[in-house]
Amino acid sequence: MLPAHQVEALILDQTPCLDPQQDVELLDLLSATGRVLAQSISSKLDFPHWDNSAMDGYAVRYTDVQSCSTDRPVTLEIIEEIPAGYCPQKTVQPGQAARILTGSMMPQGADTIVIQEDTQRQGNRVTVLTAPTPQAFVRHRGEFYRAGAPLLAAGTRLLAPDIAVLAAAQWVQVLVFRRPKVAILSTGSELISPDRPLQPGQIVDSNQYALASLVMSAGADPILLGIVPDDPAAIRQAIVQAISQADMVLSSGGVSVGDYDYVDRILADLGAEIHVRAVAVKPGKPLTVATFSNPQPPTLYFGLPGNPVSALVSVWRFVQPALRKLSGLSEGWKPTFVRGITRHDLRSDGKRESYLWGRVEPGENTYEFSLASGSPSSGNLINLAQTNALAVVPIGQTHIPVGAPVQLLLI
Ligand SMILES: Nc1nc2c(c(=O)[nH]1)N[C@H]1C(S)=C(S)[C@@H](COP(=O)(O)OP(=O)(O)OC[C@H]3O[C@@H](n4cnc5c(N)ncnc54)[C@H](O)[C@@H]3O)O[C@H]1N2
Ligand code: MOO
Ligand SMILES: [Mg+2]
Repeated sequence: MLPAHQVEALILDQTPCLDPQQDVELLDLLSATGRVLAQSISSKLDFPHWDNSAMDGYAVRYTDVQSCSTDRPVTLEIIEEIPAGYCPQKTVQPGQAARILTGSMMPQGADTIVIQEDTQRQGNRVTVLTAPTPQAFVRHRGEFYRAGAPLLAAGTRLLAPDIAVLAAAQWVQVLVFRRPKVAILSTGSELISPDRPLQPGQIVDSNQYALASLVMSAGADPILLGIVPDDPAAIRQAIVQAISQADMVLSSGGVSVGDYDYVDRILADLGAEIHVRAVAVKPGKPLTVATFSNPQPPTLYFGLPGNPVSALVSVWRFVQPALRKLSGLSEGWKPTFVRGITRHDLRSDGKRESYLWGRVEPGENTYEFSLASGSPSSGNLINLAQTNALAVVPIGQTHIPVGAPVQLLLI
């Protein structure tokens, strides 16, 4: 049994990245939301594109108003009104000002904005009552970004702010990585799909749904290969089909030591290199990680434990980082651990790193973790609902008392 951190490193080491030349597609900007950029982006535009006003007020020459005050106000002639979208036609001369609105272009001659709260207006004249600082409230051309500089790097996931940046830079289509394809199969002769009547001894195949849902939330495309009975020939056929279609394969069940746990043997028969068979974590001890090096790049195979909670914990801890790397992200692959405190006693046998599921909420000073109520069994999917974090009890530790610090895996 390997420790979790070693398995995490080994998996990331074995995970290929989608090819930035071949595994790409050109998408309209909105369709690119959530996708990973496959090209680096820059703009021919400066940001701001021209000097403009950050406030509603008057564009003035600083030297005209630098020593004014309520006792010594300065009155200027308003020569033009500059609303947004209008290109100023006149130059502000000494003794003059232009009425200007937020975001509008600065007129020639002016270098400073006086906000309207510091003025009094009478017809086409404005009296300035408070001296501004030099260049106050002027947003200068190129202050935010200079044309030609890098704007967004390849390997970035495009979220709303990035889409806004691309739109502003007039990129209406962008090259993104295609979604990774992840084949999912459930092994187990006891399994039926949720729409079938349940007979004694049968179990609903919830893993297929859980895994597909996680794969989709990670921005990948699940390929649902359904239920495969505990029959070596059927499992072999399903695995062959899976590796021919997908970048990554997730199977659940059949990876422990039982008489019908065939997955490892079949992987070995098919020529896969098996890197991991078990991890010192609870739940999720039986975990098979293998690679098929033909075709190239290698297809990563995860044989997840069948127990529903174990399968999900394995995905959160080990599969999601690999999916992030595979998808073309240039960084941020690793799971997110934060420190918090626990609102409940956390217990473990100390033999494996334990992941206890529950909910984390922001407290006054730190994250606060509460255990899910109900039986904490790896076969109990029911109290996993609404889980958003796993509390970690390290190997060798059997108890983390209420109020004590704890490491939390955010999921
Ligand atoms: N003698 C030992 N027995 C077991 C060990 C061990 O070390 N020695 N490890 C246990 C641990 S830990 C786990 S976890 C499980 C993992 O078993 P498998 O991966 O072989 O999974 P199965 O035996 O096929 O099924 C286990 C359990 O999960 C249910 N299951 C399976 N697939 C699904 C699915 N798609 N949806 C919902 N539920 C599923 C299945 O019905 C079983 O109840 O092994 C322990 N045993
Ligand atoms: O490791 Mo198993 O996943 O404890 O139930
Ligand atoms: Mg088994």
